[in-house]
Amino acid sequence: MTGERRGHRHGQRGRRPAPRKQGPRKPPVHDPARRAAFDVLRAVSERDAYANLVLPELLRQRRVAGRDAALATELAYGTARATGLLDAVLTRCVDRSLDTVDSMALDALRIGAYQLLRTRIPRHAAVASTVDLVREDAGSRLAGFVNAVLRRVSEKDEQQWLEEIEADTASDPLARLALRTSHPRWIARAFAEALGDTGDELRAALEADDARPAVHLLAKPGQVSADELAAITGGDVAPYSPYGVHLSSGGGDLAESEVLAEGLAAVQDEGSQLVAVAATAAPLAGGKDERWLDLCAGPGGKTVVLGCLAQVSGATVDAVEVAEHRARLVREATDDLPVAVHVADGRDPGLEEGYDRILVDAPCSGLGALRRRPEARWRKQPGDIAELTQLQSELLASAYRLVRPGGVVTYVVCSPHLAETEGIVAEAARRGGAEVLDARELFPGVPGLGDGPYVQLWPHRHGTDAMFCAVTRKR
Ligand SMILES: C[S@@+](CC[C@H](N)C(=O)[O-])C[C@H]1O[C@@H](n2cnc3c(N)ncnc32)[C@H](O)[C@@H]1O
Repeated sequence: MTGERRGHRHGQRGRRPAPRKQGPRKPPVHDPARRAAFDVLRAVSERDAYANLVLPELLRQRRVAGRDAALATELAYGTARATGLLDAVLTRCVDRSLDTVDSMALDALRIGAYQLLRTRIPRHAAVASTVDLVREDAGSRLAGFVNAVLRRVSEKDEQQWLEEIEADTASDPLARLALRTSHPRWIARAFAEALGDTGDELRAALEADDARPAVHLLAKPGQVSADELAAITGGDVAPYSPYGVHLSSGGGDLAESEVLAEGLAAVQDEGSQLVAVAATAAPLAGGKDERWLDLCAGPGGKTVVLGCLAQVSGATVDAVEVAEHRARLVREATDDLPVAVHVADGRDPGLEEGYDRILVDAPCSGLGALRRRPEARWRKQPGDIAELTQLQSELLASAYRLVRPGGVVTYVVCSPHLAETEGIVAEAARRGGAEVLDARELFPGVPGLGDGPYVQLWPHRHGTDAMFCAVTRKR
């Protein structure tokens, strides 16, 4: 291709006056894939947007489909995930701190470097097409800078760069593994501590965490069976969740899927299904089983599972969510189910005590779902955890005030970080007058659950998000 032709076009563009810098930008038609990927990265940098929300919307609006959509996805998500490696390379190619580089130029350098190091796109095409993007948005001066830096990046391949960077971290195998699997070191360490392993299993966990996840569907209990849903969607019945279906080919255009539109199914990770089902199946000690509480409900994924199962068994669900807009999502997701939604702080929701079951799906770092948010790993900070653990403990304490003796409280976070998991539960249960049950018994047929009593799911073991689940019962 393309390398030659692009170079020619690029040369022509260079003689044009610099385009405007402000106002709504018309997407250029000559390279819709790279334009879309670059605009996604800009939205992430400028507006703290989520790449996985911005990209599909942008592809739809601009009618980018087929191979262009696939390339845009690869470049946007790949670049966002690999930011750590890309910045380590760029640091060696820019003669000043990356912090001082214009934010647009830095995004362009990243997407250019990604193409050079991680794709088979010819070197000239990778550089020229990136320079084109910068010229369109910011004119020739910045384009010249990006061109010069990318030429330096292109002098070595990924392996050679890795060896050079690793020479500086020779005595830190964890840093090297983190670099190769596109994780910040502190997150790799948190995984290692949760797994009790710094070798092959940690590598497998980090690699699985760096791969794009398959789409999982929930066949809403009582409305459609997993077998039926698999037949309708062409997917496979999930290995562990009785209500799960895995879509093989990335899910097709789910927005147009009739089963979703009709409300028979929802997109939901199999791990989320498993923990929600566990919350409804945990053994009570005596008494009725008819008042359930979902203390952190928004946007309502697990509330739907609770609501469907409550409908089947004759129970009702109170769903508490502190954020109004997220409470609205819960309402929309559960409007035909026996669910009452309350906008309130779960630490003191003002509801009558005596619940039989409570699910505390607490706000958390989300380290267990990094696969879904390509840029998230580079945004999170170790300091985020301490703030969250305080809130998690307070929400659990509230649940123990609201549950009846013999009732169960199931604590869930989408994170394997020990401070948010084991570090919370034992102490909160002791203070709340609850015993810790063996949660593994509520995950029948699921292998690799360790020694209990808690359950930690993992992408590399179970193909799910890294959900943590603890089941406790008030004495
Ligand atoms: C991990 S999410 C819950 C996910 C949800 N259970 C689902 O499956 O879709 C945690 C939720 O707790 C909410 N939250 C945060 N602080 C809260 C509080 N003090 N009381 C109640 N909800 C809170 C957040 O707004 C967020 O929607």
